[in-house]
Amino acid sequence: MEVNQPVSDEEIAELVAPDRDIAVAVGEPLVELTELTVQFGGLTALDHVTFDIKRGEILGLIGPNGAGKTTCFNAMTGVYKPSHGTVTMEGKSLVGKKKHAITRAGVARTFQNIRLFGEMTALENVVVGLDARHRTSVPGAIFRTPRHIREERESIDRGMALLEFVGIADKATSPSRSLPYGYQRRLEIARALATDPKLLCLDEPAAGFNPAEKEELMELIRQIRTDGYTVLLIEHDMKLVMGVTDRIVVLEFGRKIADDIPTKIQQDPAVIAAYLGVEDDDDGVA
Ligand SMILES: Nc1ncnc2c1ncn2[C@@H]1O[C@H](COP(=O)(O)OP(=O)(O)OP(=O)(O)O)[C@@H](O)[C@H]1O
Repeated sequence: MEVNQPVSDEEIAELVAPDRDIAVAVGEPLVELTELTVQFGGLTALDHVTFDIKRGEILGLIGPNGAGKTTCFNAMTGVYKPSHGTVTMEGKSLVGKKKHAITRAGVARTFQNIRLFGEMTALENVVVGLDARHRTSVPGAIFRTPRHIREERESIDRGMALLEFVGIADKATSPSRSLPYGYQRRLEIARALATDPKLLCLDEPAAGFNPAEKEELMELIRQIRTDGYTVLLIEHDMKLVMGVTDRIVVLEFGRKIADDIPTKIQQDPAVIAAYLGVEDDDDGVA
């Protein structure tokens, strides 16, 4: 793959977030979950959970282990079908849609366990995400029509801009499995952004990070929001969650127990009680 480095910050911003209102103010609800319920046999993993995600905000989704956070992501992204309730994006239902239709509707996610194509280079991993948006037919690709060549060029330019944006452009041509762990996490974010989502869901993106890497990640998440994306963040590290989110929804045993700004969440008796007895420092609310 021939690689062109974007030249300026403005060029990178335009390639990363085309046709996007940069720095949108927190606004009307983008995604609404109403009475969302997911059951596994006799276990109710998510129990009539209702909250919204507002356009332009960074919303934290927290709770002790097993509270239902990942189940909530999975129900939103088409992995699980809820047994009750609705999920809408800009008023349209996401329930029952296939995963690729949900991606097209504008929801992208990363996973707790990194899922990259290990043999592919970092750039190729991102270009795979970009290709989902292209319109070239198979004959177009085989005969290398002008449209195919143009789209391929655009993919590489935008892929490089995304790698630049997450800070790993220097590793564009390295196989993803050879990248340091922190780079792989950033690459996952770049690949999710490649689908041009309205909502980016990050599932424990700081897992395994040292304090310096966590600081850098906070900066990246803020930058992602500044570029006009809405972010839903599951994260156990309370310093990170409190430092980067606008609002936090707290789950316990599948139920929503709080929904407020970070400073209020820290003092909420129900939230403090939910975390009492949790030994891992990272899980403490304070
Ligand atoms: N596929 C599944 N089949 C059966 N039970 C499941 C499944 N996925 C999750 N659960 C159960 O649902 C509950 C909620 O799990 P979930 O993974 O959503 O919690 P979580 O808040 O993301 O936890 P953690 O912080 O540990 O990742 C748990 O009791 C879990 O064991």
